[in-house]
Amino acid sequence: MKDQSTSTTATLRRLWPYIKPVRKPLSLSMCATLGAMLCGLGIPLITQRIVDGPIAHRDLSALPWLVLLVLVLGCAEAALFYARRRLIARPAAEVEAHLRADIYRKLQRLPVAFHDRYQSGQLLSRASTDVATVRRWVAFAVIFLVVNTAIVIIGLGVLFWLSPLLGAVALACTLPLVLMSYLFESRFKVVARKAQDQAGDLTTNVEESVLGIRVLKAFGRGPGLSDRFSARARELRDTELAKVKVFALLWAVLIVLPELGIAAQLAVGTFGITNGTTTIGTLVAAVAVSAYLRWPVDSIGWLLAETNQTSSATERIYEVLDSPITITSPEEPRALPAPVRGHVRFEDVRFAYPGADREVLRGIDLDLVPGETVALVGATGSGKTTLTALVPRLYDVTSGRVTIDGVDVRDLSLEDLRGTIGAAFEEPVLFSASVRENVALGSDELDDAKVREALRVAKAEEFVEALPWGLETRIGEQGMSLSGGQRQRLALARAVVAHPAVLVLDDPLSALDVHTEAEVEGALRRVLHGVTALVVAHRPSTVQLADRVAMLVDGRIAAVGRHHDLLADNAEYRRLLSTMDEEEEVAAL
Ligand SMILES: Nc1ncnc2c1ncn2[C@@H]1O[C@H](COP(=O)(O)OP(=O)(O)OP(=O)(O)O)[C@@H](O)[C@H]1O
Repeated sequence: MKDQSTSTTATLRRLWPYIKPVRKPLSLSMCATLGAMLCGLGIPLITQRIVDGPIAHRDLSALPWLVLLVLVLGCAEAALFYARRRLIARPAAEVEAHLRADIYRKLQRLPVAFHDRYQSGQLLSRASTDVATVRRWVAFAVIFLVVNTAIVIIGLGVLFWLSPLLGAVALACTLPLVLMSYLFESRFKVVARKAQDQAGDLTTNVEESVLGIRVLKAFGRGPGLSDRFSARARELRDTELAKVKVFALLWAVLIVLPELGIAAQLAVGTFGITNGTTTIGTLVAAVAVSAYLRWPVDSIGWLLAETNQTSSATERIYEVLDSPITITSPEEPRALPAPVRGHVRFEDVRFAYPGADREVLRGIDLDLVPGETVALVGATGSGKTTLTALVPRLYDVTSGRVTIDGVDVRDLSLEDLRGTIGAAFEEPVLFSASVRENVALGSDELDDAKVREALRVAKAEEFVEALPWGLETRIGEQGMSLSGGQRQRLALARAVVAHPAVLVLDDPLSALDVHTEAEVEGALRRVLHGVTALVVAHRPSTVQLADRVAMLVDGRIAAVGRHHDLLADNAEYRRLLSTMDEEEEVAAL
C-alpha cells in the first residue's frame, strides 16, 4: 500500500510545474474553502450556547446576538464558497490549457515512429479526457482533500474539547473509515487505469469509423463494426461497473459507521445528561458537529478515488510527454553550402523499423545529381516509401547515411533540412482550413502570389478559382469535399510552393484520372526541371517523367538506369513494368 500511495504522490508531484504558476490563487481558494467550512463548524457551537444559555435558563437577553452570529457565520460561509469558485476557475483552466498545449507541441515533435506505435484515439483521449480530469482535480478534489482532512481533524478536536468521551466515540468510528479509504485507493487505481485505456480504445474506434465512413458504407460494414464497437463499449461498461462495485462497498461502510457513531454519541451523551456529567447543549453540539463532519469524512474515499484517477491520467499524459524525441537537430548544426544544389546521395543505407528485426532497406547506394529526377519502382513492400521517408528524416537510417550536397542530413538543423525539401505523399492529407492555409501550411513567408503560382504549377488554379471563395474557401475535414484528384493537386502545390531544392514525391499521381494525370504531369515536368526529385512511381506514365529509374527489389537496388535502357536490357524491369501496366489498365476501367 505504501508503494502504491508513494507512486500516486510521486506521479501527481509531476504536475507541479503546471500548478506552480497558479499556486497563489490555488492556496487562496483553499483558504477560502477552509474558512467556509470552519464557519459551518462554528454554528453547532453557538447552538450549544443557545441550548445551555437562553433555553436552559429561560433568559432570552443573549439570544439576538447568538442568532445574529449564526447569521453572520452562514453569510460568511456562503461568501467564502463563492470566493472559492471565483478564485479557482481561471487557474484550473490555465493548468488545463498549458498541459494541453504541451501535449500538442510534444506530439508535433515526436518522431513518426512514435505515432506508428500509438493509436490516434489513445492520444486524443490523453489530450482531452485525461487533461480534463487533471483540471477537475485541481479545481476541486485536491482542495477538498486537504480542507476536508483538516476539518475532520479540527472537528474531532472540537468534539474532544466538548466532551472527551463523545470525542473518543467519534474517533472510534472515524478511524476505520479513513483506514478503509486508504486501502480502497490501491484497488481503485488499477481499475481506474483500465477504464481510461479502454475509453481511449473506444475513441480510436469512433475516430477511425468516422474517418473511414465512406469505405464502411461502400462495403456495407457498418453493422459489423457497430457490433465490434458495442463489444468494446460493453467491456468499458463492465470496467466502469467494477469501479462502482469497489466504490459501493466503501460507500456502504461510509454510510453506516457515522450513523453508528451518532447513535453511540446519543446513548453515551444521554447517559451523561442523566448523571449530570454532560449538558444538553453539549450533546446537541456534539451530534451537530458529527453530522457536519459526515460529508468531509464520506468524501475522503471519493476524493481519493478522484486523486487516483488523476494520478493515472497524469501517468498517461506523461507517457507522451516523456517519450524521447529521437529525431532532433544536432547541437551544432552544419549549414548547406550556398547556393543549395540539391545533390542527394544514399550511401550504404540500411533501415529497420523500430522494434522490427527485419531490415526493410539493405545497403542502398543511390546518387541523384542536382536537377535530376529519379523514379523509384519496385514490387509492393519493396521499401520505396521507406526510402523516400529517410530524406526529410521522418525516420533515421539504421546505418549508412543520406547526404544533401555532401552534408549528412543528420548534421543539418531540422528547420534547414525540411526547408530544403518539398514532399507529397500517396495519401494527400488536407486540414480543415482554407485552400491558402492548406498550401502554405502555416508559413508566413508564402504570400498569395506564391500560393497561386504553386497552384498553377499543380494545375489546381482552375478548380480553386471555381470554389465559392477561391483561395479562402475552407475545405472540409481531410478535404472530403474535394475529389481525389483535386486533393492530390493541392498536396502537390504544397510540395512545390516554397521552391525546394529537393522534392520527394511518394506516388503523387495515384488518385488522378488519366486525363488529369497528363495535365499534372505536364506541369510537374516543368517543376522538376532544376530540382532534384525522388519520385515513387506506380505507373509507367510516371516513370516516363524521370531521367533515371531505380528498381528496388526486396530492400536492395537491383538496377539503375534510363527507362528505355532498362526496358531493353533488364527482364525483371520489363516484368515489373508489365504488371504496372496491367494495374494501370485495371485502374482506368
Ligand atoms: N511504420 C512501419 N512499421 C513497421 N513496418 C513498416 C512500416 N511501414 C512499412 N513497413 C514495412 O516495410 C516494408 C516496406 O514498406 P514500404 O511502404 O516502404 O513499401 P513500398 O515499396 O512503398 O510499398 P507500396 O508500393 O505498396 O507502397 C513493408 O514490408 C511494410 O510492411
